Amino acid sequence: MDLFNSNILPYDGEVNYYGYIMSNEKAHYYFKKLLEDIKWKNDKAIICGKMIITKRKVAWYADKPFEYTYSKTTKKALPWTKELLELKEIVEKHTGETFNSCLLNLYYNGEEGMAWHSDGEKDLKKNGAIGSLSFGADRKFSFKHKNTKQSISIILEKGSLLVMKGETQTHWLHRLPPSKKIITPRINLTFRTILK
Ligand SMILES: O=C(O)CCC(=O)C(=O)O
Ligand SMILES: [Fe+2]
Repeated sequence: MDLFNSNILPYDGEVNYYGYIMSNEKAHYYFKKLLEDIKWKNDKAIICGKMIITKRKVAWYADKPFEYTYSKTTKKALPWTKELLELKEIVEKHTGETFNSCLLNLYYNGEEGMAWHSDGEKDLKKNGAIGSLSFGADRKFSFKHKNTKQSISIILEKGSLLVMKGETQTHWLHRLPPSKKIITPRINLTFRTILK
């Protein structure tokens, strides 16, 4: 477990940014492997009562073929790949937490992002840690407190790990803002614990 990381949130939750936890070469290797091997699909979401197909691609892997409801659509998990299991182990070692599932996002360029939300779905373990690994383009990531509206942003670098835990999802929203300057893809993996 790492001793040197501190909470980037001022109150009401805990978010630790570890920075890069693997070499550039390793991060590049995993980026290519994930791009090729993961069964990427366009995401369906229900937003303001309308079914939309996102440009962003997603995939969902887990210990068992869990069903998981996200943005009001239900998906069934695929079995772990070799690389995902390696990455899960790396994240578990760094955080001292365990995870049984992973949601993956592929953003083709900076026009694609993710709107304000919190990861508080009922299938998720309450206050469970979420370990977020990033590959490819460096992107800004922001938090906004639900009541005070205070916001905090950081850059998620390739090969980096961010962990959200405690009451973070209850009190804070997060998003991946779009950016016209980003013209290369990014892959993000969020390791989670699903109850079932
Ligand atoms: O791409 C990211 O860094 C964030 C993804 C995210 O917030 C999510 O999948 O819930
Ligand atoms: Fe999220």
